[in-house]
Amino acid sequence: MAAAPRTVLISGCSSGIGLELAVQLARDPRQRYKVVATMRDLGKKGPLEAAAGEALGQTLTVAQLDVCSDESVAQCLSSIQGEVDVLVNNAGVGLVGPLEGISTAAMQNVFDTNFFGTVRLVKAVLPAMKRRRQGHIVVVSSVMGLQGVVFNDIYAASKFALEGFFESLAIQLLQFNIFISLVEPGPVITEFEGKLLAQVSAAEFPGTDPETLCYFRDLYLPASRDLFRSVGQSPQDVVQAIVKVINSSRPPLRRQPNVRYSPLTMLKAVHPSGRLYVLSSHRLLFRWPRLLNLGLRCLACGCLRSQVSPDSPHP
Ligand SMILES: NC(=O)C1=CN([C@@H]2O[C@H](COP(=O)(O)OP(=O)(O)OC[C@H]3O[C@@H](n4cnc5c(N)ncnc54)[C@H](OP(=O)(O)O)[C@@H]3O)[C@@H](O)[C@H]2O)C=CC1
Ligand SMILES: CC1=C(/C=C/C(C)=C/C=C/C(C)=C/C=O)C(C)(C)CCC1
Repeated sequence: MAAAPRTVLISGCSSGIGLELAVQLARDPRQRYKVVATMRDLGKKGPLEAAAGEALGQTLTVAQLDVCSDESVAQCLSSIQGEVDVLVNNAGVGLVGPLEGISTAAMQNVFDTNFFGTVRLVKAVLPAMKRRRQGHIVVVSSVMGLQGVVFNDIYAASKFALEGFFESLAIQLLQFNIFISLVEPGPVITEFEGKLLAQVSAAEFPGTDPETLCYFRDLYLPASRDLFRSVGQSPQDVVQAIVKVINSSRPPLRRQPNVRYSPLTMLKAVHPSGRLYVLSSHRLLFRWPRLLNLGLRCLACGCLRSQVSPDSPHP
């Protein structure tokens, strides 16, 4: 007899990875999932519903959920029939630019969404998962949860915070048969990059000195654009990795879906002092832009691909 479908709650399904994941799970030919696809603004549900097609109302329901609001989280969870088996914390926002020109309110918004939004949702589902001694919490983290990237100080800090939080929680939760999986994508071609560029073009970064502004606009932004073009993944690629994690009998604590990006994360992994990664990032961006360009082309063609697979199982 086929197992009962698992209820999967996903945050941030109005676009990108969340939308793609909700649709793929809901359209599973074996109907293994009941998807609760959530978003903070239901006015944006059109693309999700169109992509879901016949799954809408069958294996997929759409619900309002703002991860920054206790009331919204409580209301959403109370509207769900049955229990959440798998929680996917996907909702997130980016922030890029010179630190001196970014307001504290903008920084707090990133932490409220990426970190406290996730913590809020986890706190709300945890009691039922513990009672049932069953559950899986998946988190869309980032390569920036593993290593800092110039001019992404606050965003990277929010993802590092998630990594520390969930690595700590994973130990306790094993005792309750609840698994944690941090999925760490590199650049993904979604609305994420466009939203960042829109933020940047509207921002003046007051209080930032001209030299720093020039590094940001003339060195970082073109390098970042080239990186998205050379090793950017489709949301479908990331979703494939998430689905694999969800279906694993021993879910991994960490999974990096982008092997073409892994030479960059290896720079930190092979030299725990951090010196190799910081120095080479600095040299590539500030001193050897031509080498950076060549390196990105090599990453794109796969000739620098690391043979090390970060896809190892839980302890
Ligand atoms: N794209 C990339 O290069 C990478 C992205 N990531 C991570 O992937 C995740 C998904 O991003 P991606 O699909 O790329 O980008 P999108 O911008 O397409 O999707 C982000 C989603 O998060 C939602 N969201 C933002 N704030 C809230 C909130 N307060 N409550 C509920 N939902 C919210 C957005 O909703 P709304 O439409 O209302 O704003 C949107 O649905 C994020 O956590 C991001 O950090 C990780 C690595 C790389
Ligand atoms: C590492 C690195 C760079 C940029 C990396 C970027 C821009 C990564 C973006 C990752 C994203 C978008 C993650 C989202 O969560 C530079 C500046 C090219 C210099 C060389 C080293």
